[in-house]
Amino acid sequence: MIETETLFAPASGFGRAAVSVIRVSGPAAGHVLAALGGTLPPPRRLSLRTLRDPGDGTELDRALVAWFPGPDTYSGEDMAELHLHGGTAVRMGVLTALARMPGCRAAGPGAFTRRAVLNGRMDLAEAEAVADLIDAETEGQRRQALRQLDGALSRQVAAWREEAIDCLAAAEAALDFADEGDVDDAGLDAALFGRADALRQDIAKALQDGRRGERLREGFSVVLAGEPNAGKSTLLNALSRRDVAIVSDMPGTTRDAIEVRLDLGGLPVFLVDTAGLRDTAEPVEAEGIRRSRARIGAADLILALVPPGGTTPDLGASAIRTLTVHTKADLFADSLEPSPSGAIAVSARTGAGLEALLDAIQSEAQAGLGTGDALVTRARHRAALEACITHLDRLLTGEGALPELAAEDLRLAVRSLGEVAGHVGVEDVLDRLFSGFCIGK
Ligand SMILES: Nc1nc2c(c(=O)[nH]1)N(C=O)[C@@H](CNc1ccc(C(=O)N[C@@H](CCC(=O)O)C(=O)O)cc1)CN2
Ligand SMILES: Nc1nc2c(ncn2[C@@H]2O[C@H](COP(=O)(O)OP(=O)(O)OP(=O)(O)O)[C@@H](O)[C@H]2O)c(=O)[nH]1
Ligand SMILES: [Mg+2]
Repeated sequence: MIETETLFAPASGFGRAAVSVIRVSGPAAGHVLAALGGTLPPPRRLSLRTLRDPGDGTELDRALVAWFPGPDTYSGEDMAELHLHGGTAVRMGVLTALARMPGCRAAGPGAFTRRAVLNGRMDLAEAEAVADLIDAETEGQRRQALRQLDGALSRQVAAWREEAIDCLAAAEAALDFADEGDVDDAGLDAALFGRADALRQDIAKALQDGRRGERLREGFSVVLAGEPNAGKSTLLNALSRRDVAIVSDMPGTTRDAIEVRLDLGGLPVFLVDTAGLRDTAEPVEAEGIRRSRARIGAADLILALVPPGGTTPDLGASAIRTLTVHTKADLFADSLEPSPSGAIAVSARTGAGLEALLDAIQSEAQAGLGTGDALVTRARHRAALEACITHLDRLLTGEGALPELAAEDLRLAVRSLGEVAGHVGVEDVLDRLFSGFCIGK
């Protein structure tokens, strides 16, 4: 894959900072660096250069620059890095100079990683891991992304694909013998079906993971539900130690669902404050309550808040894990006593019970997200592996059917497995993946 355009982009964000990195990738990267810095520095060593606009010789910055000759680079192309002083004018001056250089173009989101994939430096699953690593907000998410970047998923799927290809080769060999008319392929069939069945079971086992890889990426959602004035917004603020939600003694204060993200022992948890549940004729509040019910229905855990003298919210018939939380415990001296129902009593005012509640949420998140390392981290991987199982199932239930059909089922199984690493359909997935990527990655 030889690209003619040279891409450049800020790699360290757009704000004010001590240092700001601009990356350049493509055939003109070396030329660009020499044109800005006077001479090309030795490969892969940060070197100090005065950068000048090649157009008019204006001094732009005194910067550290690095030269990475391809193909052993992140993108697989010639690359350069400019480590500038992190001000807006410096960055804009250099970006403007780059934009004027022949063959250079500003990179879109994920463009460097896209080239890395197209140049075979990493596969699609590893590129997804780069995106996940950048988005990782907790230790659990980081560990999972690093494992995938290291090829854990890619290697396992490659091994399955090898096995499927071997089975396919055996099926095709049987086909050739069948053409020659001297077949006794019953023995080969049994061996082939045995292998396909073992492969199917292996893949199915990896999929029986409670979706914990996907869930660790998405986060564990905890929805605060209760009647108006139950103390939901106050509790959200207290648990997150931030003043995010408006609190008032007027019932019906909260309308929009408000989310805060927490890191509980390395697990990503987001708390969602919702509008208090009641019958109302007020259309805006009614819309808020409709949204509350939608968030409650999609929750991993519901906190059912009950104020002193209040009632448990009507959550309908729900299979979602629910913890009952008695709020405003400071109003009743004895309400911090452990309640027989296992409910937790808290006071946002005094802070009593908050640690116990956070511990309870963390245990629920741990149970919900499961322990152990998941292989599958996206719905895309799951869909491809499930499709593979479907093709293997067709093969396995069609025992005794024509060898042509067996070979076709195996071909489709191989194809589905190839989707995970991007052997097939890579461009479509790249477009979707990189639309959510950072500029400069
Ligand atoms: N300044 C800077 N920091 C960075 C990056 C970068 O591109 N530039 N990275 C960008 O994401 C990450 C590091 N990842 C990288 C992965 C591979 C190569 C690379 O040049 N690989 C070559 C040579 C490997 C070697 O020196 O042993 C190769 O794989 O052939 C560079 C960075 C995070 N930090
Ligand atoms: N004494 C005491 N008052 C509290 C406590 N938590 C909340 N309140 C008060 O209860 C009232 C309602 O609190 P909010 O947090 O706005 O209640 P809400 O459940 O979000 O109400 P809606 O948004 O209307 O559904 C406010 O006046 C709070 O100050 C608490 O722990 N102790
Ligand atoms: Mg509220």
